[in-house]
Amino acid sequence: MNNKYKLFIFDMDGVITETSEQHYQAWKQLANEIGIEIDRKFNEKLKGVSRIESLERILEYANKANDFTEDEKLELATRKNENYKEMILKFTEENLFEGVKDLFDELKKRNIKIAIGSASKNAPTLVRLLGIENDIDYIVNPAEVKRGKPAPDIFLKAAEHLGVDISECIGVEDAEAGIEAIKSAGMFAVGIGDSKVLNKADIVYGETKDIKLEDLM
Ligand SMILES: O=P(O)(O)OC[C@H]1O[C@@H](O)[C@H](O)[C@@H](O)[C@@H]1O
Ligand SMILES: [Mg+2]
Repeated sequence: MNNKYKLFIFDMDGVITETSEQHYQAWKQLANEIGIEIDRKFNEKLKGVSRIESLERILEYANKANDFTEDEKLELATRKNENYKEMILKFTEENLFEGVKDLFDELKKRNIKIAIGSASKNAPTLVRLLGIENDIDYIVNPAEVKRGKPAPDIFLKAAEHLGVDISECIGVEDAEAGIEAIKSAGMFAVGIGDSKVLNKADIVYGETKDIKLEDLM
């Protein structure tokens, strides 16, 4: 079979596993510690966004952007991450979304490469805990790219590293910022979630397990 696509770049949080609750709880606790209240609606604005940018958004939301030095902000972001790590260290293969392993197997059968294009610096740890290390050809290190999502850098880095042409790449994302990143990279964008929210995606499925390769090839 002649495949149109040679590389799938998957976002991690919300696409292959559910960590948004843990991110939310960790931010909520940190925010509480500095007298800020956040809710789930606001949390939507943090999805796909880097750790330090998430903190900036929380501080801006509470009109406290100028209350902390850069060093203090780093300390707050680190504190949130320690909290978050404690929660995800309990993750096992059971936390992998339904259908992901089958999808990976199908992609491998078709000789299509698999990359993780996550904004998370915890991606290598999660990939190991989820037991999919051997399925992944490359994990983008977000610290090695200039700009986070919605800039295209993370997706472009995966294509460049694996030597695949942009026109042969598919990105899979659950966040608005992520879909924007895939589209600005010039790639085909698969959205996971609500089609009204992810209206810039080329195709949207409710859940990762709903992806049908026949639709895409
Ligand atoms: O703090 P981490 O694990 O490096 O993650 C950075 C970002 O990674 C994204 O995948 C999450 O959707 C964001 O919520 C998170 O802030
Ligand atoms: Mg995500």
